[in-house]
Amino acid sequence: MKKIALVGAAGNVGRKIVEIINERDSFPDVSITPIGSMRSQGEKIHIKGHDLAVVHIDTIDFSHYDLAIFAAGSKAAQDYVPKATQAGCPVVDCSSFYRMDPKVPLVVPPVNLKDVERYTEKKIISSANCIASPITTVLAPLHQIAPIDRVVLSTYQSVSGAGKDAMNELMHQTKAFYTTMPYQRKVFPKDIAFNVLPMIDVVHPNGNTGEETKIALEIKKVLDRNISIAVQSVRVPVFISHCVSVFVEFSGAITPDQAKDALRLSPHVTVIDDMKNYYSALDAAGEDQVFVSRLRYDPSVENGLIFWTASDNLRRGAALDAVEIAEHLLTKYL
Ligand SMILES: NC(=O)C1=CN([C@@H]2O[C@H](COP(=O)(O)OP(=O)(O)OC[C@H]3O[C@@H](n4cnc5c(N)ncnc54)[C@H](OP(=O)(O)O)[C@@H]3O)[C@@H](O)[C@H]2O)C=CC1
Ligand SMILES: N[C@@H](CC(=O)OP(=O)(O)O)C(=O)O
Repeated sequence: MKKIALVGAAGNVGRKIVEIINERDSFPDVSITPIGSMRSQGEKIHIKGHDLAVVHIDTIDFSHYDLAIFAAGSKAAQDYVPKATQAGCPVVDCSSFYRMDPKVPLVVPPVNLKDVERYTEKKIISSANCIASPITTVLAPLHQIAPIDRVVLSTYQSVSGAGKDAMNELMHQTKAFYTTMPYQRKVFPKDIAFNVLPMIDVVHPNGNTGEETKIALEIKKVLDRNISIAVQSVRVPVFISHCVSVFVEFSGAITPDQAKDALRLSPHVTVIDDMKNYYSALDAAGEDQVFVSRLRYDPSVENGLIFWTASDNLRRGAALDAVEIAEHLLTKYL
């Protein structure tokens, strides 16, 4: 029986990984160890019919595992992924820490699952950011029928993207607003309840944030380095699902109907035809698809389209990507 170490099992993405494994009955002959820090040590996680206690990472000998999935953030990835790989255990990492390393494949399963085969170089595979993954998923079929020159993205990112503490902050701040209970901000620099924050992550000297920079670089790495990309990332008071306004300029003519037909061929995308209807953040929550609506011509450029996407950020671009990569790696290579 193969063994998987799941690091960050009690976090937002870790719990979603477990939910998806239970739903899909992934890894039938595999045992899974939930792993965390001191904070979640001993917490029970229900995996494949058993309540398993979270084990402290410092007690783990990775040489006893066939695969590790890390959903624990960049710091834990920096500190512990090398311990796993040096012990011979390949890693699927959900953090941004290794994504731009040329020796690490950055995999968005609907687009470049075959790149998993390159895991041998460093024994690490990175999964992509929760905007980069769904946007690459919808751009890839379009890029095949009409090469893309430029993309402009305005994101509407839910608080679950910032982890479970951020979800608690939105919930408690919302309650405090109505009850006049005092509430101390911990995660976001300004109130997130009833507000919209046009900055996610640290700001670089060029004015772009870390989040905006990651999104652009990751889409280029997976899809095509020649595409020009501009991003504005915004945090909104929504618990789950990230939405994006997408403006795409193509090198040649493409009609909205051609674009919709190309997207319909993807099993990972759902497109709506009715121009009076749309998909909201809540419509996408709990779903595996990337939902596309309001697809139309951009009247301001020669070959442009505008559309709206909604996707569950804890699934596509996080837990679902990690599970699909792990399934592929285990069945084909381990
Ligand atoms: N949320 C999203 O939309 C997306 C998230 N990701 C990535 O997924 C990862 C997890 O994010 P998310 O689940 O939202 O974050 P959370 O804060 O909700 O969870 C993080 C988890 O990691 C564990 N952890 C942190 N540090 C350590 C450590 N040193 N050793 C062991 N366990 C540790 C925590 O355990 P404990 O509770 O014990 O502290 C916690 O269970 C991040 O790398 C993030 O970048 C990627 C794409 C999208
Ligand atoms: N930063 C994203 C979520 C995330 O964790 O992204 P990354 O894996 O690229 O750090 C958000 O806040 O919505």
